[in-house]
Amino acid sequence: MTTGSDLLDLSPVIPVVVIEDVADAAPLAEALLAGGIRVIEVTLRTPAALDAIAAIHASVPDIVLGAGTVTSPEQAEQAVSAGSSFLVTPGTTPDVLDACFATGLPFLPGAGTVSEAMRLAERGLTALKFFPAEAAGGVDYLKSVAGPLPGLRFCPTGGISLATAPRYLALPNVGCVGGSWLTPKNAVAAKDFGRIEALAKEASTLTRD
Ligand SMILES: O=C(O)C(=O)C[C@H](O)[C@H](O)COP(=O)(O)O
Repeated sequence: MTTGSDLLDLSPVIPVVVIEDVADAAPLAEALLAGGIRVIEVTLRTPAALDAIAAIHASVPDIVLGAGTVTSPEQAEQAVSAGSSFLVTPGTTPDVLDACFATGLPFLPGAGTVSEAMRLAERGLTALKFFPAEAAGGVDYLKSVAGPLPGLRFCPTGGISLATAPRYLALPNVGCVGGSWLTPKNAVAAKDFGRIEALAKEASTLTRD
């Protein structure tokens, strides 16, 4: 896996995960893998996130491990040091973009408008996170941009569920979707990894057109 475009082809869904307790990190990643999802995006939203990435890196080597919610150059560097093999940003600033390029890792930069997507395409980036997908226009928006931006593919994220994912995955300019529905907050808090495995199993049966 060397490019952002490769990231879009790993799985129909990239699970977006919030980890509060580092002890949950490895079992959660194992549950996703057992359910057939071989990628995980750990959001850098909690104090435990970097340790969680390090724990998954150390004990679940078969999952493709990334960091999400990268909003500063420092976070990009820290995520790489912790063991991430890809990065995802919710939106893109010039400094964050430079830092992501400097890591040498594949990344999905966030874009929510046509102008943002065009600026990223100018930098040679053709695989983008579309965030916040539902709030920013959803399936209709992505259909509309396919004409003027034919070279771009997206990972829409934000407000997507098992029920709505197929409508996104049917679009030719969508490679995969992102979502937190595979790892609900209450299931993680209850350490209900069986439920997470079951949700991953359902998600892994989604197909791309
Ligand atoms: O943290 C980030 O970097 C984000 O961009 C936000 C996440 O992608 C969404 O919170 C996931 O969306 P939900 O599936 O609606 O929960």
